[in-house]
Amino acid sequence: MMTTDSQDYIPRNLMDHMSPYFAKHTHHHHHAHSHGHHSHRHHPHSHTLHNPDTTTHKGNSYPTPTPSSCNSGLQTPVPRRSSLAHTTDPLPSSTSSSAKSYNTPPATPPLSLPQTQVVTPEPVVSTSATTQPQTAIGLRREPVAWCIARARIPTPDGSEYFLHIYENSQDKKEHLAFVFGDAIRSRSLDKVQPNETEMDRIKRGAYTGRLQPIAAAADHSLTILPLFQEQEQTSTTTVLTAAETVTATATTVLTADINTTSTTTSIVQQDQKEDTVMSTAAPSNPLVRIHSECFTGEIGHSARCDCGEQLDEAIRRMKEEGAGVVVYLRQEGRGIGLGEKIKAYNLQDLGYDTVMANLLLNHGADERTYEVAQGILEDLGLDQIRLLTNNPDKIEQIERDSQIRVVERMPMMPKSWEAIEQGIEATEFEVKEGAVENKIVKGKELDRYLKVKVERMRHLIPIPGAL
Ligand SMILES: Nc1nc2c(ncn2[C@@H]2O[C@H](COP(=O)(O)OP(=O)(O)OP(=O)(O)O)[C@@H](O)[C@H]2O)c(=O)[nH]1
Repeated sequence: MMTTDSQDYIPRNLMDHMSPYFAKHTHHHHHAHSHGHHSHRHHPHSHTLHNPDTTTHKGNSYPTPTPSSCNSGLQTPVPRRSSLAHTTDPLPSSTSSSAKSYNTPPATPPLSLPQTQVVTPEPVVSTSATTQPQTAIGLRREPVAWCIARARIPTPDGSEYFLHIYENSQDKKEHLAFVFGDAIRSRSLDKVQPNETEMDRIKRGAYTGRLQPIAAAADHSLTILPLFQEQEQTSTTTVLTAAETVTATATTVLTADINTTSTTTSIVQQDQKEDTVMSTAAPSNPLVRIHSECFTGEIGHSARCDCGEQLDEAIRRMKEEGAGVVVYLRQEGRGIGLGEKIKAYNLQDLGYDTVMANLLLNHGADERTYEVAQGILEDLGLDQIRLLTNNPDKIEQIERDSQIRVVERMPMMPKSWEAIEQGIEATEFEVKEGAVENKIVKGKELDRYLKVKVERMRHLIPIPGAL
């Protein structure tokens, strides 16, 4: 333990307030879980503080934010802790088949089934030549993440993507996938659930092509709905044609062994240009961004970080390529949550860097995990990806215990740093679509944040010479 001799940096009255706060959190509840189910895999050093300049925060002996204390941990591994510790419920045993709420893969019961009849699909085993069975190298046997719904999202430039909503076996959050291009399909979504009607599938988004308005909807007529709720338990595998659809669906129950992509085209109208055969082969080496939620950077116009800019840029590039996936993980604040990140910002205003602020709040520097992201990528049939990231830790974690391989890392250079490198003012930098109020995020606080990520979190971008 090292105490600093320059505590006067912080006003005395502030310290009086802060010390008990830090002391109170010395035995933060997350500690209790940190050696739990998953932490041994990802965070062997959870409690080890390697940086000699950092110290614990009992009483008044916490470090003073001097430039040296912020920078001396260059290339020093920083502690991380699993965000799974946030989960209050114990994880289900992998062999458990008890149908319990969010832990049960696709729990989207068909409309007229009794509530107790929850669907528990088997793990998806791909027949695609590009994907080996998951059991081949001792991987998980149960899906970690499954898509419960998907819908088309048109964007202002006329392009569109399909937003996929995922449930998972690890937490209760709705993680997302923005899927660009028609060729990337969710296996769990496409899988036919027992006794579901075509309307059930349409509501889930388990169709190909684009939906078209139907007459009953235009009339504001509700008559269509009872038709879909009424079901007959037949076992015929009726192939619907467009003309028959509306009347036929009332008594049609899709069975689990039909080829979904060829049968559910009734109300669904394929794009004219794709009239013939719809390719379902995933593009090779698609562009992928695994992005963690950042309310302040994405919604709040914050210039403390480049998160919003990174999300916009990832989306822009996928539109450009016509294919790709943004996996959007609800791991706000590198897994510590928005409330804690906001507290960290106050500490950062005192001079602590983004790593130190987390540690002072008794969190790991980065508490995120990527098993859900792995599950989503597996569900989308993507195992060879080009990953948009500067973060080597993300690459290591996404490949760990998985068939997923990052065949290429696509760097994400902050635009304000690109401007600096080009010797131009940030205001002159060519702003591509998506930038908040047509401005790129810039400023001293951003520079400092990005430098810390390079110096203490191993991020792989060059710091401009001018900084
Ligand atoms: N605790 C904390 N979290 C922050 C801060 N600034 C941004 N974040 C969070 O950091 C995360 C950024 O995640 P990503 O966009 O996936 O980026 P990354 O891991 O830095 O790596 P890249 O792939 O290179 O962008 C989000 O969850 C943000 O909410 C901060 O100062 N403190």
